[in-house]
Amino acid sequence: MALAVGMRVLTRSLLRPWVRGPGATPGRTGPVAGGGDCVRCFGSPRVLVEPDPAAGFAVMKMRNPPVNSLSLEFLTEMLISLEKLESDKAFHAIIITSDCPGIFSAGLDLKEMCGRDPTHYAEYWKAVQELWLRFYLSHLVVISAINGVSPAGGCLLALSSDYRVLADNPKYAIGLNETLLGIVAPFWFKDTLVNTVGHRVAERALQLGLLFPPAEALRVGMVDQVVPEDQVQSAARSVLAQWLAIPGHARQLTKTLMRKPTADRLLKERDADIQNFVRFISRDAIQKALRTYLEKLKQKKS
Ligand SMILES: CCCCC/C=C\C/C=C\CC/C=C/CC(=O)SCCNC(=O)CCNC(=O)[C@H](O)C(C)(C)COP(=O)(O)OP(=O)(O)OC[C@H]1O[C@@H](n2cnc3c(N)ncnc32)[C@H](O)[C@@H]1OP(=O)(O)O
Repeated sequence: MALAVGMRVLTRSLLRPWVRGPGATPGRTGPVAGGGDCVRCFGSPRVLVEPDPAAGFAVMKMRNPPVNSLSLEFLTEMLISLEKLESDKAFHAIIITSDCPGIFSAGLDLKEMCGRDPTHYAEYWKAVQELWLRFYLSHLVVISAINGVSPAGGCLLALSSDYRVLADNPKYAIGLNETLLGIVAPFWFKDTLVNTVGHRVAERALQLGLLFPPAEALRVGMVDQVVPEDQVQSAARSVLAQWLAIPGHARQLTKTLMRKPTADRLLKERDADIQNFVRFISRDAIQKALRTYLEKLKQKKS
């Protein structure tokens, strides 16, 4: 309910034409990060959408610095942008990438899961579920251009797309590292990973909280392509052409056929899953583990 209200407010206030570039003003064309001009970018403070309706796709850039952690507001803005693109017949695909150098996404925002009350945890988890369901089942082709590190929820986001291109940089590790934080990846994170890399690789990766560097990620099938860092966006665009050449209805029905059973598992137990999360995350021991982890991240700097 709160999420629905929040989304209505954000839709009204945030989804106006958005033009980027030094000195750019709304309604004008401006330069964009990848070069060229942004004809009609739109979006919200944390999500920049660069549409190319003539080519049938849009680039969705995450920009929630410093690390694109998936806060409630950020999740909500991503959902709204995705819904907007899905409801526009001009778009058949999106490329999701990051605007934060070296970071695709640091995953779920630990501050949303630490020191808050059960109502907040429930609202947050519902938004996490919603984002996954929307991306996982989107009728659009979703390509991840992974231009940075992507642990846990960042990895889940990438795994929810149809194809993953990862920049070849040893720092850009990807994986579900929840156990390293003393927490447990829920069953639908696990199912998404199993569907991608198979049971044995997933079991080992999940128990050990493995974060795979690019070559390893490619070897186990966690990503589909590893390319030099400066070619991530162009590689994602090239592969998109192949996906868009397939008759849309046939591809979409096939995607549904492959993914619906996994999504249905969560859809059938959504409320129970929220209650499980709230119970689990509220435990003193889990709260302590998360505080310690956040503290370690801070200490790493000093
Ligand atoms: C049997 C019962 C089962 C029941 C199960 C039921 C439910 C399941 C329960 C729980 C599941 C919950 C699932 C969670 C999935 C997640 O996504 S958890 C998040 C995991 N993410 C990480 O481990 C990444 C942590 N971050 C990093 O490793 C690094 O920050 C980085 C991404 C590699 C970047 O490094 P860099 O050096 O560039 O930056 P800093 O480390 O200095 O960070 C800058 C700044 O950002 C803060 N920060 C980093 N990550 C997060 C985050 N995920 N959330 C919030 N804040 C983050 C960091 O603390 C720094 O802050 P500052 O010191 O205030 O500047």
